[in-house]
Amino acid sequence: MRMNISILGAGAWGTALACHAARRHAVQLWGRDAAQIRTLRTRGENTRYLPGVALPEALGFTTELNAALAHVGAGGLLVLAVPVAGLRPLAQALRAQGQEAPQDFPRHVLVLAKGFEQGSRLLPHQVLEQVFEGWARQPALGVLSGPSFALEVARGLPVALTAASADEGLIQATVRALHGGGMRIYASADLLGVEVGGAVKNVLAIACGVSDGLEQGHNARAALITRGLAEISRLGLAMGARTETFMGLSGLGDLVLTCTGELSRNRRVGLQLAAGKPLDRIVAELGHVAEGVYTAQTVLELALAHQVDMPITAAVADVLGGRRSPAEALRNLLAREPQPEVSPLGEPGVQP
Ligand SMILES: NC(=O)C1=CN([C@@H]2O[C@H](COP(=O)(O)OP(=O)(O)OC[C@H]3O[C@@H](n4cnc5c(N)ncnc54)[C@H](O)[C@@H]3O)[C@@H](O)[C@H]2O)C=CC1
Ligand SMILES: O=C(CO)COP(=O)(O)O
Repeated sequence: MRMNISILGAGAWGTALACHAARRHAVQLWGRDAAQIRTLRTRGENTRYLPGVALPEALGFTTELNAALAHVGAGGLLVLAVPVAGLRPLAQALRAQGQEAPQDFPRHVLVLAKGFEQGSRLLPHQVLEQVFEGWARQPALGVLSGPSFALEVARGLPVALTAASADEGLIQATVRALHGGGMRIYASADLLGVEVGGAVKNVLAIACGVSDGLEQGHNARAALITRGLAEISRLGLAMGARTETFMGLSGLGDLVLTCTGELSRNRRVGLQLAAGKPLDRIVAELGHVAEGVYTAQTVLELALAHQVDMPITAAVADVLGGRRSPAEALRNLLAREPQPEVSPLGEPGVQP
């Protein structure tokens, strides 16, 4: 059944998902930059964020939030595709717009951002809960996460994702909107676990980039991925997530993709740090958000607050904060005391 969908955020991921959804639904892509949206409309291509991909002719564009909201109405799907840092201001603007006709505000809001908000240390859905708290028309919230490079999705290549929400109606709306045409949507009720996996894997992808940039070999990369998964799981468990979530698409799946895939922006940051480039130059030249850069320190703070050991995350935070060189951080990791291979997922070789 055809749906009305608005995607807010015309970066790589918002544009890619809009390309996918517009093959079957009426989709509006909203961006805050009028000049950029004009280019999308006239050139039929997102030259800044997703070059080389022809946008579907049926895709609509707007810079007006109220138009994007009106397109969705109460019964469609509203998708937030801005980075974590942009979520709070966007949600506040949505709430302000929604005051005018609360009964028409979208019932289902799906978030795509992966990271923790700096300062508040909140996950994306928690930021939204805070903004919409006390409002008569609180929407049901969900997240979409998993291994998904925007460029591959835009080209229609196969992809499997996890939609997580406590609201069954939201999951059904997401499946209806996105499942099919090469995209598989798996449902999960563990919103927190799905978001923790998506946030922390970006930090670990920076670690893998550093290791590969320093030519430490495939063994080192596999070790970082495996011990990284243990770090994600330990933190998630301490925060109230379910351990099995981390073995799924939004945990192991996205971790492997981002730590090994050449398209990863976070991994690219690590490679360039290893080459000795200063972080501010890397970020300026990247042209896209690399959420791990902004989330690493917050993950470390959460690890301390929950008393969980996250040595790889600490090493990445040290390098990003300029406290250690990449080579020194790696030496420190290797020099740690020997320990049993304990993970919250169970000890290898030991019956749980
Ligand atoms: N690119 C990818 O393959 C995937 C990205 N993600 C996540 O999706 C989120 C967005 O990523 P991308 O689209 O790739 O980033 P991007 O860097 O390609 O584009 C970011 C977009 O957000 C806009 N933006 C930034 N701050 C904003 C604000 N305050 N208000 C409104 N718009 C704002 C920018 O103008 C730009 O259009 C990130 O959290 C990322 O981790 C998730 C899955 C896949
Ligand atoms: O989240 C992603 C793939 O699932 C994108 O990763 P990067 O932000 O590192 O490119």
